[in-house]
Amino acid sequence: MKKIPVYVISGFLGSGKTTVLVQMVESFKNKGQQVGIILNELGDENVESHLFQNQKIYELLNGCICCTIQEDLKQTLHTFIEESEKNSVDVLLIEGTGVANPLEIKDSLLHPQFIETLELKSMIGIVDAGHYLEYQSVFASTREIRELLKDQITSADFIILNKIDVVSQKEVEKVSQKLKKIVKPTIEIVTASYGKVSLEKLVEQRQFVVNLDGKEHFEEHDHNHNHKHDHHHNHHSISALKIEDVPPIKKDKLEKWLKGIPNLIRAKGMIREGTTEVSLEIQFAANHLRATPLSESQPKTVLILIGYDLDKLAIKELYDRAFLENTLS
Ligand SMILES: Nc1nc2c(ncn2[C@@H]2O[C@H](COP(=O)(O)OP(=O)(O)OP(=O)(O)O)[C@@H](O)[C@H]2O)c(=O)[nH]1
Repeated sequence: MKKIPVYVISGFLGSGKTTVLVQMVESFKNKGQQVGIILNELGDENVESHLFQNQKIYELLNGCICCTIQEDLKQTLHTFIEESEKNSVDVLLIEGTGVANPLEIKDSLLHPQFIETLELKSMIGIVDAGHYLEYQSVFASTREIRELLKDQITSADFIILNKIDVVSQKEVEKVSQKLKKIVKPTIEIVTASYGKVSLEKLVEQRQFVVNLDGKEHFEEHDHNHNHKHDHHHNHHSISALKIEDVPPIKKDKLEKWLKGIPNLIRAKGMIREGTTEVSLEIQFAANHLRATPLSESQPKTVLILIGYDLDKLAIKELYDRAFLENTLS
């Protein structure tokens, strides 16, 4: 039986994983290939599913594939495999949460129960060029975040240094040099804006199985056979908070509110700016808010906030002040 090729997309919160995923899906579709997608979200709701209309999506919500729902991932892979026979899926794309340790995803994929059906081709790691240095700084981030970033980078077979449009060439160079110091010399690093990388590069096979002594071994890129034992659960203080029924609010005011939340790294959701029926998709990453009108009005409004040591009470107080008093003024 022909194995289904699998690509894993990893990277820190807001680095551009979904942006790359959407492009990969489009490219495969243009080649007439059927794509299966597994999405993992930290909150209990995926606010980006409208990006993948007409695609078969399997969602793993409320966690991080990495630890709490690794069993769910295996379950999802089973369901995917069962259904793929009738859906004739050609390729599977998996996007982890921004705080997932991709080695845990790899671990599930390489489990004997899937090895005959799925073929892990490449672990694609995405790095935010605009924020890498800040996340590495002992002053501006936490040890957990630095360790997580390192795990994400060192487990990638191919690295996209994304968001180069927001930094100088000099900074891109600096980040590149830093990355080269922690990855193997064979790992290719490409720079990109909005994840624009050719499909050829993205789909290149970078994981290899060779048959030695009748057993399967992973060569070259499986540089951490013991990762199960030294995996630190190093993202415990990163959590997601969901707010539903968000009253209409102006974009500027929302941005100001988000910027004022201590330790917030990422936010996304759907809101209404005014009393119109137009829904806006909200993306807050790198301290910058983007609001995109959606073609179809969504019945609900929701905000997902992701950060470390988020103080619910303080956020509630700020929320009440920003949203409930003079909301549209
Ligand atoms: N300026 C700039 N913005 C980008 C680039 N790539 C992505 N973005 C924007 O950054 C925000 C986050 O991008 P996503 O692709 O959703 O990031 P992600 O890694 O999937 O985010 P999480 O899943 O929440 O961790 C969105 O508003 C994107 O449009 C880029 O190269 N340059």
